[in-house]
Amino acid sequence: MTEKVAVITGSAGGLGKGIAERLANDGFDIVLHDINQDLLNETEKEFTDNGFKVTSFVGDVSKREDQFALVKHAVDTFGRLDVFVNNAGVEAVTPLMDIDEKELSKLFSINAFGMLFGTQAAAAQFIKQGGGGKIISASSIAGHESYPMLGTYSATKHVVRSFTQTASKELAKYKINVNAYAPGVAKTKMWDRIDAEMVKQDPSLKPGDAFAQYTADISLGRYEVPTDVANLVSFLASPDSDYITGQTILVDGGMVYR
Ligand SMILES: NC(=O)c1ccc[n+]([C@@H]2O[C@H](COP(=O)([O-])OP(=O)(O)OC[C@H]3O[C@@H](n4cnc5c(N)ncnc54)[C@H](O)[C@@H]3O)[C@@H](O)[C@H]2O)c1
Ligand SMILES: CC(=O)[C@H](C)O
Repeated sequence: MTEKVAVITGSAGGLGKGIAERLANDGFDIVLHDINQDLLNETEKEFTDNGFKVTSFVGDVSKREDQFALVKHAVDTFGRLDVFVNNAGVEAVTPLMDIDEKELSKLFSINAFGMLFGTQAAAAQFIKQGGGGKIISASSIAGHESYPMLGTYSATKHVVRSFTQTASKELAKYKINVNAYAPGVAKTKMWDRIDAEMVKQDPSLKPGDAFAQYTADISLGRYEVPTDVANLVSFLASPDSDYITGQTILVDGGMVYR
């Protein structure tokens, strides 16, 4: 097989790192990317020590020029691009009545604009190469159903689902598949922060309670781990998903039923 190249944004830690590990094991050359340079350096070293073909790039997904520079770095390093994963995202925990311009601007810039800019940068390269490609983005259960205290975050994850549909329709003629993954509740730094913030906002909660409440009714009886998400992304990055486009696929152990 000719070597294939995958870019994963926000892959210094959390779900992005799990996705990058899985795609590396699937045989992809990997472009790690994050805004956190120190963590990115550590993760790149780990990948190199594991014998993976890897490079890394520091950038901010909310900056359009950074996303195009990221794709250029991938192509300059490995010669081509096959898969682009819009994984980076941030959260906010705020009662609806307290949501302000600063929060809206930050979350929409990173989660929504960032996903669009990554999609544009990847699609431009795929069109230039002429052989199609796969764009895969992080939505959430919150992109199918909105949650209290997570209003801005949920709105941005609905945007991911919307742009996924539009992009899939516009880019199909170039053989570009555009899909999204919608995880449930995974124990990453993001949920550590959500739990801490929910505890701050509700004095009746103690640390761990919000996470416990959110995970209590998962049908499959456990919280999510990065490999659960990576298994789906691996499939969406593979030829087995060539006839799937425009979908935002739930991978939540049975939380939201659509
Ligand atoms: N953890 C969950 O339960 C869960 C559930 C559903 C969806 N998601 C989504 O999955 C994705 C990954 O979540 P996670 O839990 O691994 O989060 P995380 O906070 O653990 O990791 C996110 C990574 O993205 C990086 N990042 C943040 N802002 C960035 C920016 N502007 N540019 C580049 N990199 C940036 C961070 O430095 C970090 O390394 C996010 O889009 C999140 O919304 C997570
Ligand atoms: C963080 C996230 O997307 C869900 C709500 O767990």
